[in-house]
Amino acid sequence: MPSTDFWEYFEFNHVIMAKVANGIQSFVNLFGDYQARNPDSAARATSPHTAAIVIGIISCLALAPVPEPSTIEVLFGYGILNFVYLGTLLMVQADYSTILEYWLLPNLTYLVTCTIITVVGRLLLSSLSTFPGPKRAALSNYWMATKLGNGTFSKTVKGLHKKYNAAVIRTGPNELSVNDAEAIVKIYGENYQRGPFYEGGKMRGATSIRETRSHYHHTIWRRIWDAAFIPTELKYYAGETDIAIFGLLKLLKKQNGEEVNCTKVIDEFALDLTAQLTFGEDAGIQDGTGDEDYVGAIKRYLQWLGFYGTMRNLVQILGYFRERKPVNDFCRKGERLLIDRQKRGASSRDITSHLLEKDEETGRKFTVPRQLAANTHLSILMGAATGTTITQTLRTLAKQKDVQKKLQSEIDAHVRSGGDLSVDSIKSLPYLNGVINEALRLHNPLPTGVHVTIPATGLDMGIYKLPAHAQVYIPVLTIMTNEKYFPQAEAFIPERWTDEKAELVADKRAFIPWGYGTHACAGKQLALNEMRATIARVVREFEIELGQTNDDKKWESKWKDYSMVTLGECMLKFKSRKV
Ligand code: HEM
Repeated sequence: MPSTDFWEYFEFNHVIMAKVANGIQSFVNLFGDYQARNPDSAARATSPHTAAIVIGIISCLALAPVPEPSTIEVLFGYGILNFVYLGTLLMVQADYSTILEYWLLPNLTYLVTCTIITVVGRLLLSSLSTFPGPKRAALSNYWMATKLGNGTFSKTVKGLHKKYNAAVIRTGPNELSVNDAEAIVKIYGENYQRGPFYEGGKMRGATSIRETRSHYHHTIWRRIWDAAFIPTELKYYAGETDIAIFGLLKLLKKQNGEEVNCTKVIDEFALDLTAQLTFGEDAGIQDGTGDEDYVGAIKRYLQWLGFYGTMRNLVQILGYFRERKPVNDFCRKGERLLIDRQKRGASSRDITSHLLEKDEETGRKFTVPRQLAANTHLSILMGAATGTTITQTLRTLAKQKDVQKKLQSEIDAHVRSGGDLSVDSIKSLPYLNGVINEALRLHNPLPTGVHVTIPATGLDMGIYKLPAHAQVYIPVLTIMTNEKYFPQAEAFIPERWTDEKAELVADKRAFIPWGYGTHACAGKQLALNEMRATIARVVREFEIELGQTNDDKKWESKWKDYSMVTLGECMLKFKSRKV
């Protein structure tokens, strides 16, 4: 049994502790006498379990109005109170049966009480319980984490909107998915705070511009990022992009019309190109001089992020331990490129040269190395997103020969009339843009949706009201395949974006491939340039066909949405065209 010296060692106030100890001792004695005199009913009424239940109810009521209770603070408070209580019991020389009776079992009662109140609160009393959705989702974020962890989230949400036939469904204890174009401007146009969903995206303790929940930081960082995409810089990147595309065409020609795994080829091409644009030097993936596991590390990181990133409480606790392997592996690879880049100093012209600059208005910059690194990692991830969109477009063209032919005709005619295939020259080709818009609509690389927090006043949408502090998002895949906004929504019809079938875009507000509002994609123009140039040049050079081992079922099952899409094998043939 610890003595009072034990407490002095921890610099506790001995006198106060002794008084608390006396108090508990009297309570124990009193309770003992009481039990002796009233062995039956009274003992139940004043048992430590009753106290635990009362404390459980009080603590749940006290926490209920707090919008985002910090896991660490809650656990810390609970731990400290328990520590003091147990210590005091030990000081009054309580024996083990008393400790069991007055500490361990009441603690269990307390936890069971809190669990019951939480379950009842989430299922029946929450302001979100009027919205339909799976009960398991309402109970815990674990449901959402498993769906994001196994890459089926956006498709599941789409299925649920259909199943419940509802614009708003509940996908978490405090999460709502809103399949309503009317809501886009209201939710994303008001600069509401980003949801806690983004806390999981921290990389080695640092956030990139996409994950920061601070308006202050975002405004400064966004100005720094935007400077990387001014027209002169985009023109420079276009030149670098052309060089990379020529490399890709050479590689595809070498295959001589044989089947290739397009996902691998384009993933590697996109990573090399993105590293070139981000760090001024490619990642050496295609020529085998770089880290051959980099593409794999990106996929493993995204899968990790899908599950753990969604469990905010777990992420907050994990933050106190060594960083997880998938995060470390991914970050280290980018950091190596960043260190090389910094050694080259001002001689390199790339996105990082802008990220190293000061914000002109405030004079602030990314001073913390990990903050700079987190932002360059974002650039790499977004480059990978562009790659998956290109792969999915090429696959669609292989499947829809009529679309491929029509696109080839447009590009051939453009070249015949003296046009070249540079980014500037092709940017207004209507059918090419139609193809890319359809790819972004049906095969968006970020299909989940951007989470924001509804303010304390709630948000009245007329037929429904979004409750205060709820985390809401527009489900990108669901809304962009909603028949109400895009008739024949599941079909890939580029003509809906041209004059030919303009009636197939019933409400353009629902087209949100780049997000909306202050956090909308900063690299949109760069991504569009990359996609247009790659698709146009590949289609001009090759007939694209499905490979003999193409397997649609396998493709579908390997399509994963870990909040960013990763793809399985895509077996295609690229046969040189005679033009
Ligand atoms: C097809 C390709 C791409 C698509 C569909 C896309 C889409 C998006 C979307 C939807 C967002 C908002 C995400 C959110 O709020 O959570 C976003 C943010 C962002 N994107 Fe892209 N993106 C693409 C490519 C790129 C590229 C190539 C870059 C260049 C580095 C880039 C840079 C960024 C940045 C910096 C942000 C954060 C903006 C902010 O938080 O203010 N993106 N992107």
